[in-house]
Amino acid sequence: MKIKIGTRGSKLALWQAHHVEDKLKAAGFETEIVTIETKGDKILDVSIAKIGSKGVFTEEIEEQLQNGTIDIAVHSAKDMQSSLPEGFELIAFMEREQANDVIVSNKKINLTPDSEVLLGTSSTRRVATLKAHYPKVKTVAVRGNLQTRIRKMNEGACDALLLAYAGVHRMGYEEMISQHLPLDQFTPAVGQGSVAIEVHNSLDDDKKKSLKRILNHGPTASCLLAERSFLKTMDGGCSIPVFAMATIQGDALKIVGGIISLDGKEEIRITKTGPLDKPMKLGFELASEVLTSGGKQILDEIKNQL
Ligand SMILES: NCc1[nH]cc(CCC(=O)O)c1CC(=O)O
Repeated sequence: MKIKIGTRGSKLALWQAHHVEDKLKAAGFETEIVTIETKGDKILDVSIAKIGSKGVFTEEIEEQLQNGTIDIAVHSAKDMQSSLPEGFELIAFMEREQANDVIVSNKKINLTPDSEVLLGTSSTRRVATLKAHYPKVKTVAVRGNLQTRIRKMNEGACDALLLAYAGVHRMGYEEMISQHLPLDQFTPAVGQGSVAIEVHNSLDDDKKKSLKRILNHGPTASCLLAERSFLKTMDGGCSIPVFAMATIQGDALKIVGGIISLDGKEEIRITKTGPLDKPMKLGFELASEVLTSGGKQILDEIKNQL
């Protein structure tokens, strides 16, 4: 049986697609990788928050899932909206890498509360978190794939980049990491570090089952279901600085999540634990508690500002 794997064309996306391909080949499948360019890849001079439309990195890929020219799509789980369009689903979440953020630089940069460096990032979550903990740091939006961002940094656009460890690791740039940021300060975006497999519901059920068996990592999936349920209930969209990370503790699921105001001055952060077999309930309860503990006001303020 042949599986056609759709992916964006960036090096990180292709690494992820090849990672999927390796697993499928090892299980005896034939594979083909189909590269698809999305709106988000084409528009590089505008921040994602300003492009505004949902699915800037997924629309063109979902068209091909729907008409069957590809069987599955491979995405960074973090890039996936909490509600997919009708007919699409994520059938597998692959084993998560370390989920933390890192500082990447060609200088030796180690953030302290007095650091006055210029950091490249386009993430509202990272900017707000920097304002909270490193108030003298300045930020500049640096967009594009990892290679482009590193090139811009080397050309002097910034002193360092603030990135997800997972992508840096996958691209083999670990020697450029000058600092690992702690998870309890820079709690990652929902899904950070995991790769998600998307299908359209027209895909053959037997194919779906085998793909899930080969590609899904149960513990990661439990965590991601909790985080994504949290995100969905927060109803924020990708440019809102919400964060959540679930981990498995024995036979329980623990999730830390919340929201931070754009100026970094107010943060709601709550930890909850629940049974492993009810991840979505836990994510929903966390979001409800965050919203009623002041998160709703922060969220409404941000929506007015953006
Ligand atoms: N925002 C883009 C994006 N989507 C996924 C990753 C990294 C890989 C991952 O988290 O799985 C990145 C880059 C980054 O945030 O540094």
